[in-house]
Amino acid sequence: MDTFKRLKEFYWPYKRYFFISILLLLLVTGFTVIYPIILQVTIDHIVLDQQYHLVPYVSLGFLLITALKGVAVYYHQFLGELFGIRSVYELRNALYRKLQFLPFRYYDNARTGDLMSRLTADVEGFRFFLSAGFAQLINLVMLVGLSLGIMFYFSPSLAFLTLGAMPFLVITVYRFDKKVHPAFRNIRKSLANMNTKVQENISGMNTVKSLSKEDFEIGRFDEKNSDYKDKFIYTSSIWAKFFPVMELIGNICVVVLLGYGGWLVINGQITPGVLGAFFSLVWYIIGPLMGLGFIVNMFSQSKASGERLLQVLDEEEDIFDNDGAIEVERLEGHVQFNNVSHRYDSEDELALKNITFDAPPGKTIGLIGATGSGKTSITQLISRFYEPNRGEILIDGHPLTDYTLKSVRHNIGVVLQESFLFSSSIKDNISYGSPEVSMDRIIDAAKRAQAHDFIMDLPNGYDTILGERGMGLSGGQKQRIAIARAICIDPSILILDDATSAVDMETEGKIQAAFKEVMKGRTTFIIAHRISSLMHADEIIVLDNGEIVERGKHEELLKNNGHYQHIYEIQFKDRKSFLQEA
Ligand SMILES: Nc1ncnc2c1ncn2[C@@H]1O[C@H](COP(=O)(O)OP(=O)(O)OP(=O)(O)O)[C@@H](O)[C@H]1O
Repeated sequence: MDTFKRLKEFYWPYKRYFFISILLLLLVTGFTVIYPIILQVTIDHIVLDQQYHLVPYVSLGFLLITALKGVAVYYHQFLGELFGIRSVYELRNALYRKLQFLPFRYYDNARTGDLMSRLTADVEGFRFFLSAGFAQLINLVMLVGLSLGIMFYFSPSLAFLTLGAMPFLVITVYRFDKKVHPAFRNIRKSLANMNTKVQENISGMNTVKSLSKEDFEIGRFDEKNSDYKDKFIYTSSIWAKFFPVMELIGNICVVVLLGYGGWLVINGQITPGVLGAFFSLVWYIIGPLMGLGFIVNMFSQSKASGERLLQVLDEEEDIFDNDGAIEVERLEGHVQFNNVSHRYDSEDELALKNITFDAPPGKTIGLIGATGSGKTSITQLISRFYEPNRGEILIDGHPLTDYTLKSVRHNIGVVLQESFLFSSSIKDNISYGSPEVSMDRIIDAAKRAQAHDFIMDLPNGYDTILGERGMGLSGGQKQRIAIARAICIDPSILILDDATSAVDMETEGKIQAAFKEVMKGRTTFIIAHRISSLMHADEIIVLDNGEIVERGKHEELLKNNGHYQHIYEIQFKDRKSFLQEA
């Protein structure tokens, strides 16, 4: 119950829908148990007493009750659904909001498929119980309780006999539930696995196709699909047994009832009408009990879903605005690292060790080093995606944590090796970081990013809708849209993380020209493997294994006989003449 209590803030504001719906359910149950009473009256007082002139009245009464019951059922169901859907509307928004603010640390280990299924299947599981589960539980208690009450009123001995069948029914339900519950859980797990497989396959379609692994992928999917099919068939076979068994027990109960009840009628201890009413009432007990397994199952599934949702909601947002953090419209862009060390949670080794540098406003810093040497980690600390374990990061002379996250991130433009484009228009992609900018500024940014000409060649120009992940554009074109996006927010700090490594030399030339334009007046960090991308930087920092091993200008570093010179030799051995011309 703790799970439901902790999620109360989402459904309690809508409690009025729930309570009205339950009130109407009381009416529905009341109307339902009136039927057998009408039956008893009809048999005993109209048929046996030959009062046939009462038939129209009873029929009208019966019709009226049916109509009233119909109206009550409608509102009960509608309000129940309203209660569920309104509650999970808030819940879904809260989860999505949480996902936006969870730190990168969380996403390092999260699986997309799993998160997707929490936001969809688990929310739905929880809603289902709110909408129908609670009500069914209450309905069960009321219908069984009222039916038994009427039975005892009519004939205690016959009611006791009916009660005698209950343990068999309950044991069957219990045994069934023990089997079917894990079977359902396995179906859910298998479905989640299959979804993850499909999602991964679509995301990695490039790799699949380029390595001709289509058949291999079809085989792997078939495994998951077969697993789902087998689990489903197994569960269906349990389900298929349940209803006949329950019906058999019910019918045995009815036969015994008929035998003993008939004997009571013959002896004049009960009327034939009472026996008729008992036949209806006994199914009002067996019916809900048959559904008990389903309700218990639904309850435990919904509890499990609620727990999975709480896991996301309870996740710590460890990077947030400190008390009194200042909001700054525009930073100067002076970045300083003082003895900064950083280790990722999942790693034993430090990713950065005692990093110190000073990047004055408007200067360009080049970061170079082998893969895994810590280049990206430095820029991720500047954006405050992670907090360093030791040392101090200052922006414009103040600790990074003195500013609001928005102030910092609004002032940093990032262009990655593979920038993400949304499946919306080019215009919206460019203005994503600053949606309020005018069309003129969007066009200006695109021109400066050398993207305007190719955008105008597209069928709908700036209104062209991109496919998922920017499909339909070349790597270089996507990159230039990402540069335009960075220009649009007019950042004081610019991070270019391996931004030209995925394009050919000609496109690199165009992108470099775009960068020159963007970098003017901004503190820029260029991460690159190619020396040509950062040789003009004001300071080049050479990293190795998380440490700064060399620093200086291109010409100075070439004389050091160290790492940088070594990289240079490898990259430029055959192109020295070309460089001299440049
Ligand atoms: N999110 C993360 N979680 C755990 N470890 C990480 C994470 N990101 C980076 N690392 C580790 O930190 C170290 C530095 O990685 P980083 O990405 O900063 O290197 P890099 O120089 O930018 O590499 P590359 O040139 O390949 O992009 C590596 O050992 C890497 O495995």
